[in-house]
Amino acid sequence: MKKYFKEIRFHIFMRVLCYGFVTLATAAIPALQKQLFDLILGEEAIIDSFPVIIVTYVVCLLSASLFGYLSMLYTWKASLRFELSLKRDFFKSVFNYKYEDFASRDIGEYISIQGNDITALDMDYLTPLVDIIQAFIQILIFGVFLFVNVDWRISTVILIGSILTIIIPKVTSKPLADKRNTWLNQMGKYVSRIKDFLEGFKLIQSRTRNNINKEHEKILEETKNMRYKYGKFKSLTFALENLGLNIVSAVAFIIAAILLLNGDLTMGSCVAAFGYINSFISPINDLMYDFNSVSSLKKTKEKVIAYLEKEINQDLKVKKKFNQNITFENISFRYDNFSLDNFSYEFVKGKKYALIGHNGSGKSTLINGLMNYITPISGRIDIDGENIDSIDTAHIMYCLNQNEHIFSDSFINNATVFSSYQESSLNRVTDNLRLKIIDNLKTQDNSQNLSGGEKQVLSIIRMLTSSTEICLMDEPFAAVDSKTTEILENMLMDLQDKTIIMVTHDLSENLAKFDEILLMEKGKVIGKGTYKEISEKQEFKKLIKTYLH
Ligand SMILES: Nc1ncnc2c1ncn2[C@@H]1O[C@H](COP(=O)(O)OP(=O)(O)OP(=O)(O)O)[C@@H](O)[C@H]1O
Repeated sequence: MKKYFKEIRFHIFMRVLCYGFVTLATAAIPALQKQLFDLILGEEAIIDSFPVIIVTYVVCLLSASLFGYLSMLYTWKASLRFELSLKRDFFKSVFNYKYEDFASRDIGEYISIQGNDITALDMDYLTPLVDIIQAFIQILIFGVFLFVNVDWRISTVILIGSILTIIIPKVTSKPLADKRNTWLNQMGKYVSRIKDFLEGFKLIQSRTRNNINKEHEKILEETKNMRYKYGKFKSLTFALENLGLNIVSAVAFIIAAILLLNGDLTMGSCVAAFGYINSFISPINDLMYDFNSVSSLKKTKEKVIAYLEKEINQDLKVKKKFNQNITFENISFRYDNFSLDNFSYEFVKGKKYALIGHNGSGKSTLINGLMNYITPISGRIDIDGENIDSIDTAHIMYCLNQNEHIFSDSFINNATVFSSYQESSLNRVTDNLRLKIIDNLKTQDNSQNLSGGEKQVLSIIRMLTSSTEICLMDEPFAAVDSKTTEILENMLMDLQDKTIIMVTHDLSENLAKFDEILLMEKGKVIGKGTYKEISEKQEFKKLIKTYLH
């Protein structure tokens, strides 16, 4: 967090400095009132001093307004910069996560941190933290003015009473922090749920609307309750702090009244005393609120820092050329209800591989393992003899997923991933393909509006534009019509330099285009070979049968 404070230290300094001037100007006002009253009620009214008092009074008020404005301006500048830096770094950091770490949390949580937690850190951590410095300066300035201008007995009561009330936030800060944290975590869950419902918008219709609404209301109510619990406790701490200070204020008021009655206090000192009681107590009130706010945000701060400082393996060697082979050596993956054990295989450069088998047999698991999206419990995967954990494969390997994401943007930004891949490469791909469908892809302003099949064609174009030598594809043609599939598949098979590993449910003679086919069942390879070899196996015949039924 230090880094973020460093970035805004000038703004914080200016803010505190300006506020110091505001405090000086405000602190001078009761002193001027005292002088005015004492002059009027004194034995010899010195008329010449009146204009000086009045001009100084007006100057003080104007200065307070001007520096108040400047202080606020710097508050905004500091806040915006702080929030911007945090949000920028948060995204940068998350974008560097390993997929497995990223996927361990719901997307709603990331959105909630960006939208709620970081904003809360700005409003309820940074601002109160600076307010604490400001309040100390105020207390110091008002304290000096109090002791100089007001009777020492009143000043002492105010000082001791105020110090005693500072104990209150010490007692309340921990439960307040817990309640706040529970509410912010619940907010993360709420955002995740909302995102889930909105993504499933097509499922919301007359028969389902009521029940989905009920589900929404359930979590909305839970979120409200947690926020209310936090708000209720916050109100209580606020009231307690206020009560403490009001008691101090009342005691000081009573002493001032007694001293005035006994003639131990001038009218001017009495007026100044009332002015300073409020001015001195107000920053103490702020101080208590700020202490509570800062400590209630401690856990949020730690949470955001944990996201920002997550260790990322940046020292991966960038591999730019694929030379020989991909080897799986006794690889095992395990989920709760699935395991893939001791898989060993060599995928050779330039060859085309098909992975076939029933749903849930482990085909995608193999691809995900090769992409390092999941970590095996044992074994190793190497590319050209280099372990995939130690290399950055983005230049040599691309994975086209089952539900490839299409950005809500143009064809060109989707195909080049915002100019990450060269436009010349895209042009080469589209020129070679000569598919009519491409004209339609190009005309859509928002590629998310494309049909399912069109999106898949766009995904294949994106993969080819990335120009990687290894192409992993998980059912790339599931929604593409047979004619377009044939054209694309033939084109892919003709790319001599590309190594292709494709998950497919197409068990037709199209499989003959592949050099090798791996037939999987329940996490095991139960057959492998050319189409000719595999089509004679009983297991393959059985698979075809089940597909036909
Ligand atoms: N993240 C996960 N957590 C728990 N189980 C998982 C996870 N990912 C996959 N599985 C399970 O592992 C098994 C293999 O899944 P995998 O996606 O590899 O199958 P597949 O052969 O590609 O299936 P399909 O043809 O339906 O795409 C499935 O039973 C699946 O439910």
